[in-house]
Amino acid sequence: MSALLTEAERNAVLPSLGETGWGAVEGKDAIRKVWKFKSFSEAWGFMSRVALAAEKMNHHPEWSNVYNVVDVTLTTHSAKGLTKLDTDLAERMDAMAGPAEVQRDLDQPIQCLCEIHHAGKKG
Ligand SMILES: C[C@H](O)[C@H](O)[C@H]1CNC2=NC(N)=NC(=O)C2=N1
Repeated sequence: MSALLTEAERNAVLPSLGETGWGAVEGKDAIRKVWKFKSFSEAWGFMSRVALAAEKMNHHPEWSNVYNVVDVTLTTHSAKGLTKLDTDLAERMDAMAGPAEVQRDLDQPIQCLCEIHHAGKKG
């Protein structure tokens, strides 16, 4: 079983993940990132690539998808917190996401392209 990251390991790896848009999750030892792709097809392509990698690692993201948005939380359930598996998967996801937009302010509402397109249209 993978062990929880030590303070030193966190200090070594989390700042660079933070720069790419991974953020802390309140009340949970986990990291979260929200990607906004140009289309559902790009979002699903990313999720497909990640799913194959996750299955090979036997380490799986908590995630949701709304049209072009993919919202990911990484934590290790067996360890009840962050382990090297999470930071390794985070780095692999960053490499697989390509140049997609990242929503850095996770306190702001997360709007998919369809919400933006349909805003203002009534009925
Ligand atoms: C049975 C299986 O090996 C385990 O449940 C794996 C699967 N994927 C997992 N993924 C994550 N994120 N945490 C786990 O503890 C975990 N455990």
